[in-house]
Amino acid sequence: MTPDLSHFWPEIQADLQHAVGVSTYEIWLAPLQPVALADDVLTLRAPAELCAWITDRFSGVLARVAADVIGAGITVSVQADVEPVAAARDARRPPRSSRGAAVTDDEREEPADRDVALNPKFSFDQFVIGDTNRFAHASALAVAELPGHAYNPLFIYGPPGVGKTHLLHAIGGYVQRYGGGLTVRYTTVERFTNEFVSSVKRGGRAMDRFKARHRHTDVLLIDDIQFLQSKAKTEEEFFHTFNALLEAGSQLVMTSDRLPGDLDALEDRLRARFASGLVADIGAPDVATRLTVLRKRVQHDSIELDDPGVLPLIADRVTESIRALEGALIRVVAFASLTGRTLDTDLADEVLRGLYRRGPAPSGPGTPLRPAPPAVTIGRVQALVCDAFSLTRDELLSKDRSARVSWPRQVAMYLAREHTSETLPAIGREFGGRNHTTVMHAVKATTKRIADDAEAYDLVHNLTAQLHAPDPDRRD
Ligand SMILES: Nc1ncnc2c1ncn2[C@@H]1O[C@H](COP(=O)(O)OP(=O)(O)OP(=O)(O)O)[C@@H](O)[C@H]1O
Repeated sequence: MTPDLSHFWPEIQADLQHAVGVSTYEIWLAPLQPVALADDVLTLRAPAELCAWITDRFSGVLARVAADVIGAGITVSVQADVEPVAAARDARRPPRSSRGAAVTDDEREEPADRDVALNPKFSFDQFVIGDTNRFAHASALAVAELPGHAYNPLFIYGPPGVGKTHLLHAIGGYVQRYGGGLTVRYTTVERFTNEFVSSVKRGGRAMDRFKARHRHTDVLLIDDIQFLQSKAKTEEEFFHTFNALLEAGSQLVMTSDRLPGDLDALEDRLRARFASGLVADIGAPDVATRLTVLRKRVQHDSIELDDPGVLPLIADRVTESIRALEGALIRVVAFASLTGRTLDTDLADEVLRGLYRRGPAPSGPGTPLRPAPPAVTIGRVQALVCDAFSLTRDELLSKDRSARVSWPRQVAMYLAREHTSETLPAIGREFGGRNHTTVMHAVKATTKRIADDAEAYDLVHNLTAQLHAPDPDRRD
């Protein structure tokens, strides 16, 4: 990445996320990788299967955000990731090293080898502290102030969307700024694995470079460690990297959706190593944190509310994560601006009704009793989908790949992902022991189909409404 591009990219990503909404961004735009910025063209690389869709649907917003961040006159070109970009470039131009010698295959840097930029918006300053994240925040700050000394390794765990990645970036940003030249690398386990596999394939010195890159780092930040499960060779390499770093006095920070002891597929020695430093948890945000996050976001984005009750209503409804909370606010604001309606509690109620589980029952005089919707569980999603498609549960969880069964299965995985707080691996397990990537694929496929096909949209919409329909027999 050119220095300019690495400077602009995090901002472009943040603006895109804001422009299209968090879930759309995560599904379609998060996989984009910046390749080059030259002659007023920003070149991005997208997974081959998403490229046409991204170009069709998101060219406008990509061009607008790029122009806002980099400057007027910038155009955006999205290329399919059919072959490694470095290899494609090098096929056109014979590679030379700086001394003029030909560069061999294993010396060439793959795009996957380059560092992931830290997001400057994920800073300690922007992190709202509450009862459920205070300990994790304090631990992260202590590590950032004294890397390699305070707590090593630091293992942060918690459910999706509660700020684990945010704290990881905050540590990285802090060390880059105040660490007196200490080196920081942020990566995800998925990326670590891809780099490892690609280095093994390239052979020669590529593997040495892979090792050096990870083992000669002062602070290594690794996201989503739960995905390290069941990848024996990568696990082995990770173990050695881990030991080498700790021996050299480097700091290691990891995040996971579960405790080290619950990473079932990992070898005992790795689980024990993960738990050997400090383990800090983050829980679902409490109501005070939720309200503060919303207030900060409204202030930051200069959003004008027509009714002071809107934020408490959103904070009351959306309880499970800050990501969902931010998504709900964006949805409400977008709805008001698209329809030209007043941004008040009636509108917020209408937009959020059926989409989110209700938070803790509001208290106080005059609060009307209303039937609470039953909790959305994977089991309920499966039962509902089986009912709607006249399938048995065994059929739904079977290996049958016919359209009669595979489409309902995708819908069920999509609903489970969108309406429960279960992780991808947990959902995969409940669907006949499938892999998390199968669930990810199902979510993407369903999202695409409901955008294209009105019948599919209506179906998913109706199922969603049924999932969140109040239970008339329950009062709490
Ligand atoms: N305490 C907080 N204060 C302000 N923003 C927060 C806080 N916690 C989370 N966020 C914001 O919520 C969003 C989701 O957070 P983040 O990506 O860190 O979650 P996560 O726990 O890593 O989720 P996942 O496990 O799905 O990766 C981000 O935009 C982040 O900035």
